[in-house]
This record gives sequence, C-alpha cells and structure tokens, in this order.
Amino acid sequence: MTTHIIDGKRLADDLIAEVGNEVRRLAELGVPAPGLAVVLVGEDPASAIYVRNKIKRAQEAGMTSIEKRLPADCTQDSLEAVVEELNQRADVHGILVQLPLPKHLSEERIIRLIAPSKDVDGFHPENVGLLATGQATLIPCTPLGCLEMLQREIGDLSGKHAVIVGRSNIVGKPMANLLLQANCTITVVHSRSVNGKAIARQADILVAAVGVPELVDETWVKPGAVVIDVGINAIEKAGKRRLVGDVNYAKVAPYAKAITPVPGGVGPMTIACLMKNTLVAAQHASQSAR
Ligand SMILES: Nc1nc2c(c(=O)[nH]1)N[C@@H](CN(C=O)c1ccc(C(=O)N[C@@H](CCC(=O)O)C(=O)O)cc1)CN2
Ligand SMILES: [Mg+2]
Repeated sequence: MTTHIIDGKRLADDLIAEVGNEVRRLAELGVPAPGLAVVLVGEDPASAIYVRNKIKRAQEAGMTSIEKRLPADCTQDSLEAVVEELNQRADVHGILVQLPLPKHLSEERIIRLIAPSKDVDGFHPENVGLLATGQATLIPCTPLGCLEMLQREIGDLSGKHAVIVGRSNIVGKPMANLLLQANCTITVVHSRSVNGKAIARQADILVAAVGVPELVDETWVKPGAVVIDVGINAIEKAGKRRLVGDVNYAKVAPYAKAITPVPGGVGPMTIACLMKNTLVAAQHASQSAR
C-alpha cells in the first residue's frame, strides 16, 4: 500500500494565503484589518514559541496583532483585567489566552470571561454549546484543522466510522461533535474504555489525541485507515530531544491509507485555523456594525 503523508505545513501555508487574500479583498471594501490579541502568562518555552508563531502568521495574513505578556506569578484579577480590556477594544476581533496557565490561575474563569464573539479558540461554553447543536461559527482550531485535512483526503465523510482516542475539551470532545456533523459514526475511546485497541481497529478514521508518546502502533489500526495524529510530545532518545506524536509513525504508516506526521501535520494547521477564525470573527463584527 502506498501511504499518503498529509503535509500539514503546506496545507497551512495554503489556508493562510487564502485568509490573506480575503483580508486584502475586505480592505479594498474599507473593512478594517482583523486584529488578534494573544495573551501569554509566564515563561514556558513551548508556549512562547506557539505565541510567536501565531503573531507571525497573523502578520503574514495581513492582520494586526497584539501580544500581552504577564509574569508567571500574576494574579487572577490582573489577568482578568487584561481580558476585559481586550473585550472592549474595537480593533481586537480575536482574543486567545495561551494554555496551559500556571496552576494558581483558573483557566475556566478566564475562558468564560472572553467575549464569545472574540473567542477564536472556540473554548467558551457558549461556543461549545453552539458547536454541539450544529450552529457554531468559532470552532476549536485543532479539530477544525483535522476536519479540513480529512475532507481534503477523503472528500465526503458520510458513514465513515471515526474513532477518537482521547476526550479532552480542546480536541477529543469538539472533534467528536464536528465529525458527527460531517455524518460520521463516532466512538470516543479513553483511559477507562474496555479494549480501546479493538475498537480503534474498526476505524476508517483514527484520531489520536491522548498525549501519550507513540501509544498507537500498528495493532490499533485497520489497514487502509486514515490516521490523524494530534499528539506533540517531546521525548529523549539516545540523549537527543525529539518530537513524536501519539502514533508510532514508523509502525503505523505502512498500514495507513494516509497519515499526518509529527512535526508538520496537525500543529501548523491549528495555527492556520486560528487565522481563519480571526477572519470569521472580524467579518461578523463588521456585519453587526452595519
Ligand atoms: N489557547 C490555546 N492554547 C493551546 C492550544 C490552543 O489551540 N489554544 N493548543 C496547544 C498549543 N498550540 C497552540 O496553541 C500549538 C502546538 C503546536 C503547534 C505546532 O505547530 N507544532 C509543530 C512543532 C513545534 C515544535 O517544533 O515544537 C508541529 O506540530 O509541526 C501549533 C500550535 C496547547 N495550548
Ligand atoms: Mg489552573
């Protein structure tokens, strides 16, 4: 079987170019550039890289961007004040607070505070509810990127059995809702599932999002399945740091019809979908201002 390696980096570049074209078209009609605000608390090196990439990609798409940094020991009140200020700003259409936050801060309260119309991560309970009822506009970026890749790879997803390994609020749950809307049959496998591996082996589409390095090997995969690897895990092998997914790529790739690599798969699409959501939020704001 020849396996198609899904090139998330190239797809992300294409999507950002499409968003950029739309931003320019709107500018010609007098619509202000979409503005993205990214809030980073603390010094986590990985988070700092993701934030830098988000700002860079926003600029590439012709958007304006604001970065707000707070120290790791900031108070809940000071972080909430920053979000409240961004909620009020007319030039900010999208707000995201980079996760995870330091332990002493409540992610839940911060997410609830972001205006739902500016919640470009799609994490606010209002947006979660809209997604669950098929009315969403701002959809969590990682599952949205996965859906985009699956639709390009397979076309119509109707009737496919999708198994999602992992039930996080950021990926597993919204992924299940999105694929349900695409008319898939959904099974979510998690740490308490009985014989998750046998269930996964029935999947036409297998999405791995558990955060366990290389958990999924070839014994989890039906030959010919499309495998989407959401995991990004830093491990040490032979004294060297490297990134691996939740899928053992070398073992699974020979059996898959198509597979996303790590790095260069889902990650870049997450950031591209953030740009798409920021454009959507700005378009909505300009429509409601008319
Ligand atoms: N507020 C949010 N916080 C977090 C999210 C999110 O969507 N919103 N997701 C992750 C982190 N994340 C984006 O924020 C993210 C992670 C990784 C990548 C990525 O492109 N990774 C590269 C590899 C990068 C490397 O070399 O270290 C890849 O997969 O090719 C993009 C976005 C948690 N927090
Ligand atoms: Mg906390």
